[in-house]
Formats: sequence, structure tokens, C-alpha cells
Amino acid sequence: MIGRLNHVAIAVPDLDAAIAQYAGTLGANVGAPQDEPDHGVTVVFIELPNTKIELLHPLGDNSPITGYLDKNPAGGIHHICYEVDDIMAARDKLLADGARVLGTGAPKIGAHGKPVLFLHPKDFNGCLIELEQV
Ligand SMILES: CC[C@H](C(=O)O)C(=O)SCCNC(=O)CCNC(=O)[C@H](O)C(C)(C)COP(=O)(O)OP(=O)(O)OC[C@H]1O[C@@H](n2cnc3c(N)ncnc32)[C@H](O)[C@@H]1OP(=O)(O)O
Ligand SMILES: [Co+2]
Repeated sequence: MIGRLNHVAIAVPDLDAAIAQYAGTLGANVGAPQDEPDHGVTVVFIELPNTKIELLHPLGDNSPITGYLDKNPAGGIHHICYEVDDIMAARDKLLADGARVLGTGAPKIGAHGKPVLFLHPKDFNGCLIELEQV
């Protein structure tokens, strides 16, 4: 069911500093900040030869990243995103296997304009998983 690793997301307390670090110190190809109000985040994608890094910073009053940064003030790896061919079939299999699909269970449109879902970290070895239909 899961395919390629689409991205690894890092929650950052200072987005400008993280951008400068990846573009300067790490010499990476860093995209422009993208506000995603429906998800309560500002994202910046960093293109790597074999996957992407997604920098995440809180946007708005009800961001899921705010809670994460309260617990992890220096930031940290927030989630990993796997690609799937059919997100509804994936959701149905996950629910059938007893996994929790976060939110309403209906996919939202993610930063790439594709449907995404999130799976509870406690069901997957402490790792928040995002699925993106490609
Ligand atoms: C534009 C979209 C973009 C894209 O790629 O397209 C994105 O990726 S948007 C990313 C931001 N959106 C989300 O993260 C949505 C899914 N997340 C959630 O629903 C919540 O953040 C949730 C349920 C994972 C955690 O909610 P909350 O922080 O309010 O709950 P708790 O603090 O009570 O946490 C419960 C339990 O889980 C642990 N936890 C929380 N976040 C993470 C995490 N990122 N990775 C691993 N574990 C996490 C937390 O420590 C608690 O554990 P406990 O042992 O009970 O302390
Ligand atoms: Co993501």
C-alpha cells in the first residue's frame, strides 16, 4: 500500500533561521514559504535528490504545530509522508485494521494540492504518518 517517501516534516520555532540554515549552511534547494491556513501551518519545501524536507511553522491560533513546539521548543521531526495510489482504499484498510485516522476521516487537500490523511502517532511506533495520494 504505501509507496515512496514523499517528505519528512520538521517543525521549526524560527522559520527564517531554518530557511537560512538549509539554503546557506546546508546548501540545499529551498522553496518559498507557503501559507496553508486550512492546516494551520506555513510550509517550506526543500528539494532533495531522493525526497523532500518540509519545514513547518505555526500559522494562526489553532495550529497543531504550536502544541508540538510547546513540548519540543527546539523543534523536531514532526511527521513522515508516504505516497499512496488510492487514499480512500488506504483509509478503509487502516480503519479495518484498527488504526485511527485523524480529523474527520475525510482527506484534506495538502500542500501539493493532493488529498492527504494523518494517522495517529500512537498507532505507528510514536510516529505521526501522513498519506498523500499521488
Ligand atoms: C499543508 C499540509 C502539510 C502537507 O504536507 O501537505 C502538512 O503536513 S500539515 C501538518 C500539520 N497537521 C497535522 O499534524 C495534522 C495531524 N496532527 C494532529 O491531528 C495532532 O497534531 C495530533 C493528534 C498528532 C497530536 O495532537 P495534540 O498535540 O493536540 O495531542 P497531544 O499533545 O495530546 O498528543 C497526543 C500524543 O501524541 C504525541 N504526539 C503529538 N504530536 C506528535 C508528533 N508529531 N509525532 C509523534 N508524537 C506526537 C504527544 O506527545 C502525545 O503523546 P503522550 O505520550 O501522550 O505525551
Ligand atoms: Co506534510
